[in-house]
Amino acid sequence: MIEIRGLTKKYGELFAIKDINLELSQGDVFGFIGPNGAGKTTTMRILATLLNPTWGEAYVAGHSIYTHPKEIRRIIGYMPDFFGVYDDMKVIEYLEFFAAAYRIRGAERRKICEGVLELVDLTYKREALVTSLSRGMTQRLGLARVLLHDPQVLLLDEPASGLDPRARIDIRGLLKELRNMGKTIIVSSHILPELADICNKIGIIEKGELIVNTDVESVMKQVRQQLVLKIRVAENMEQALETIRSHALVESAEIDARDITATLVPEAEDPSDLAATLIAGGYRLTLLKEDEINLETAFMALTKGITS
Ligand SMILES: Nc1ncnc2c1ncn2[C@@H]1O[C@H](COP(=O)(O)OP(=O)(O)OP(=O)(O)O)[C@@H](O)[C@H]1O
Repeated sequence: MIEIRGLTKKYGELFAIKDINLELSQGDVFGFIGPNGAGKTTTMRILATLLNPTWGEAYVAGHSIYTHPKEIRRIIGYMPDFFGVYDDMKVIEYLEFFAAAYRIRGAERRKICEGVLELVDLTYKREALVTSLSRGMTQRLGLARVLLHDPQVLLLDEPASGLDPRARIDIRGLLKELRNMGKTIIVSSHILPELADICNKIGIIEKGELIVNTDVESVMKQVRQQLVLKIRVAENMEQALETIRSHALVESAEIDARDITATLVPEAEDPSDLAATLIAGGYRLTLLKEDEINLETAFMALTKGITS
């Protein structure tokens, strides 16, 4: 659905992006991660046919950005990181205005506008002025706007930036819904954890270069080669720690607040024998689970020595 080859954009001597290569299939959700100024917006604007590259190729659904920009615009929905809303316009009027720009007419226009409002959960704000919306609501309205013509490909530039945690979760939920609808999505962020659970592919861009471009599982594997467990017992924590440490499956263990964190030996895949040993030892085991991967650490590990 998206193919990028050797894409490069220079501003004078500065490489805004340099030799980017990327292939995405239909239904892929690509998390495009990088700090400010890394080149995310530049890449998206080129794909949206709003900016010409200095050299390189890019195709959306087989259409070249050079020769078929109109066809591309019909099948993409591009949500920039900042977009203006018109004063004195109600939410529904705003959507109808853009639907008209897409030449959607009459009863169909009304039906589509109501449909996207419903999808982004803003039906209750249909008569509100767009300027009265919170940032989170404005972002959802922006998403509604890019969905009006039912695009197959979505280019979303930092849709969750500047939002509070609640609103971020709302946006994530919405992205999951769009993913389930089979859309191909490129979504950028400067934070990896924000995207990891909605994307199947991850790209990390730094100073214009795509330094990591892989699927989410590989990201996780690269970061976590050993199983780490969180274990909690109702009493005798110190004693339990010793039992855990002496188990053949365990490489190291330590007390971490209320829990014991145990790193298993690299070949260990199944911790059930450790659980059985603890129970047989008379400990009341209240928790034993795989430790969640700290994605901030993942990001640092993946980009070690490359990012500044
Ligand atoms: N019109 C321009 N003229 C000169 N330099 C530019 C221009 N647009 C972007 N750049 C530079 O290109 C680089 C990449 O910018 P870009 O906006 O693509 O980054 P980004 O990853 O989207 O960052 P942000 O998260 O801040 O939006 C930056 O160094 C930026 O200063």
